[in-house]
Amino acid sequence: MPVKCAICDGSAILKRPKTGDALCKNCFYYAFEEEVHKTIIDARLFTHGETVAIGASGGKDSTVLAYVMKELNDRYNYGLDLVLLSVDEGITGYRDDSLETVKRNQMQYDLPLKIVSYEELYGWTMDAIVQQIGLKNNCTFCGVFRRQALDRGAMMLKVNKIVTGHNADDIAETVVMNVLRGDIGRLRRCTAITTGAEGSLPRCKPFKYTYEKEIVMYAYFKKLDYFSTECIYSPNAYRGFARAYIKDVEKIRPSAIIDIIHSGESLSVKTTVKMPVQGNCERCGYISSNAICKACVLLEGLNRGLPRLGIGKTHKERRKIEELSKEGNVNPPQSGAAERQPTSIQTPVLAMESLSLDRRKPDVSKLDF
Ligand SMILES: Nc1ncnc2c1ncn2[C@@H]1O[C@H](COP(=O)(O)OP(=O)(O)OP(=O)(O)O)[C@@H](O)[C@H]1O
Repeated sequence: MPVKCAICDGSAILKRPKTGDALCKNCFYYAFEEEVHKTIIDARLFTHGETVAIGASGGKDSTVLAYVMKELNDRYNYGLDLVLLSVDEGITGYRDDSLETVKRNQMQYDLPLKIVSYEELYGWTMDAIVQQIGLKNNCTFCGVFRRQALDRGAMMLKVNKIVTGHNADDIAETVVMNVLRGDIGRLRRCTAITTGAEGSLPRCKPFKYTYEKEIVMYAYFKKLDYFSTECIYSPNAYRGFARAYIKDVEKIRPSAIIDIIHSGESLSVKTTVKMPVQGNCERCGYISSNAICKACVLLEGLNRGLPRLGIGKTHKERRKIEELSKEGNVNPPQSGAAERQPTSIQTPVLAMESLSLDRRKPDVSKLDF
């Protein structure tokens, strides 16, 4: 006997991973979109008249985000000017192809698109960086540079906010990773729906409570045009373990993802725990909890032929680069430095993104519908 939709009594065609409800396609779309709308409203993410950059990688999360943001903006008259912002990391055979998807999305959704590249901002592509550092630590470079590149692109566009497609699975993984690392500073911040609000450019995650499986379902049934190949340089094993662990727990406790997020949100940190103090990088002016930001440390290493300079123990690497700076033994600013912001301009740095590098290709065939 055909299963009935729990909302409209029509024929159900899927079982929602988040609630277990059997739904028809249209009721699923409605439930999915309304939950994102509720998240946006409850957290007061936007103000009428703002310009919002959607971090668009061409992948499923940001493609669905762009589609849903446009839909909700029209339906509920948010009054936002939406723009797609892509970072070209310079990964041949991966990002060049996914950017083609973003360019098609630009036409399909009729949104402006801005692309910034590592090459123009830093003088290095990820292909060139991987040649120097190898596969093992390349995600560190990519994550740090991408976070800053998104900020820099957003500043060029003069937007008020950035939204990214980080979903509930990403956030739960980050909570687990931070618990396992004992990284209390990041643990405290990683469940925030908006980060960087204290600076000039807040970042928001409208999919904070949205399950990745449901994003894949939504993209699949809506036949959205997205790019689903895994990054060729993404051996982020640590996140992979957290992900596998959560998937295992989910088998016996389906609410595990939301439970982990709620646990992270409810933690209170002892006042005696030393938290990083946000300031600005002495070199480039971007927000940093150290005298010299991680992006500058990594870039300095690359430009000196010491690519491992920024990898490993933070205090050692910074001491080394501070010594080099004191000696006046510092490289000139890199390409793109001219448009870097003065120290008075604050740019948010989001801890979570640097940990959010390893996305596995979703496999629609394994979904429960
Ligand atoms: N190259 C990029 N350009 C612009 N935004 C990006 C880029 N890479 C990642 N982002 C933003 O950061 C979010 C999380 O990125 P992550 O690398 O974890 O990819 P993901 O979970 O596979 O997301 P997606 O499916 O959108 O690629 C993306 O949803 C997107 O909003």
